[in-house]
Amino acid sequence: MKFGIEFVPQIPLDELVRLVKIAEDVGFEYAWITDHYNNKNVYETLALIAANTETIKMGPGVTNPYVRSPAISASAIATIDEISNGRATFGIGPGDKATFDALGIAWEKPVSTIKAAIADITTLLDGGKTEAGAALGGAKKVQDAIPIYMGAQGPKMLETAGEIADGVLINASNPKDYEAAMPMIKKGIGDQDKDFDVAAYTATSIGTDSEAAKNAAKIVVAFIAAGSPPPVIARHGLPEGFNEQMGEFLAQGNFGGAIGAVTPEALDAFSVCGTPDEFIPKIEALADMGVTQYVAGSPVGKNVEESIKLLGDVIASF
Ligand SMILES: C[C@H](OP(=O)(O)OC[C@@H](O)[C@@H](O)[C@@H](O)Cn1c2nc(=O)[nH]c(=O)c-2cc2ccc(O)cc21)C(=O)N[C@@H](CCC(=O)N[C@@H](CCC(=O)O)C(=O)O)C(=O)O
Repeated sequence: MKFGIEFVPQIPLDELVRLVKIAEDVGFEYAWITDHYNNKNVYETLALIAANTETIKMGPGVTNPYVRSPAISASAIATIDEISNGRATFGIGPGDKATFDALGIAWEKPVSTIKAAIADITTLLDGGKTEAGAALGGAKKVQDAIPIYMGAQGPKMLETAGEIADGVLINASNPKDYEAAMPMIKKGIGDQDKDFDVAAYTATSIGTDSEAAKNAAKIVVAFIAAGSPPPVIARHGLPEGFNEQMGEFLAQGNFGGAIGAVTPEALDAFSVCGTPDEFIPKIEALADMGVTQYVAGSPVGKNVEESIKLLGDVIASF
């Protein structure tokens, strides 16, 4: 099992880099940085990580093909690969509707848009020219190929990830999600002979106090639930409309209401939380479903530094 960790670049960047270095020291292999226009810039954050770490790989987890053209993304990730001496990885997903509404960007044909973007980014990183005539000059990757991961949850997006990517980052924390996802991923992989990394991009909250760790996960679970399509809500046996209910609370800014409505079943559906001893069987259950990378997603825990070190103990037992 590989281990990754997600950081949302909204804390002071010197603190974020300090935490990434601790994660690197305790055995994490990947640092994934989220990309939302209203947070700090993903690539400047990645550049700081690249310049201040030795072994951990780093990349957007995940960017999207709408806010930057493929050529800008290719140049950015090639530059991160140069700064990190070949440790860049690249995560791209369809983005989320709230972002594009706020930016006045039409969110159209996400599957074909991602396919076209990944094709162009691959061409550019390989030194080629796109149909539109773009070609990279100064920014050149160090690695033979920068691994491309897709952020995906829907059936078509999962199949597309299997078909064209090196891995998938699935915003899901429960074995049922991977049981459902694997057939679509395998359908996309088809008879390709390639390594494929199935990364469980979970909402993680670990601590020595189980209840406190679970409470720290609730607000993140509310956001994930709100962004989950109805089939995912049904899969976990949650009440129909639970996603809309969460969405309404969050849209009103009623975070207390959202947190209060997160049930133990919703916590189990959309997060991995508790003490280190509670974590190991949960990660093993994900591995049994084909997960090959566990990504500790926000909030990681009440005290992030302490939680990263506790996760180091969990990593040591795999
Ligand atoms: C678009 C959506 O795909 P989805 O994979 O479910 O999207 C949900 C999330 O993955 C998506 O919002 C991500 O960008 C969210 N996301 C992040 N989104 C961000 O904006 N920033 C982040 O940092 C971020 C991190 C992240 C990490 C992991 C992860 O799994 C997701 C993450 C969907 O509805 N897909 C369906 C329908 C696809 C569709 O639209 N099909 C149409 C069009 C087909 C075409 O496009 O050609 C059709 O069939 O007609 C499907 O996959 O079946």
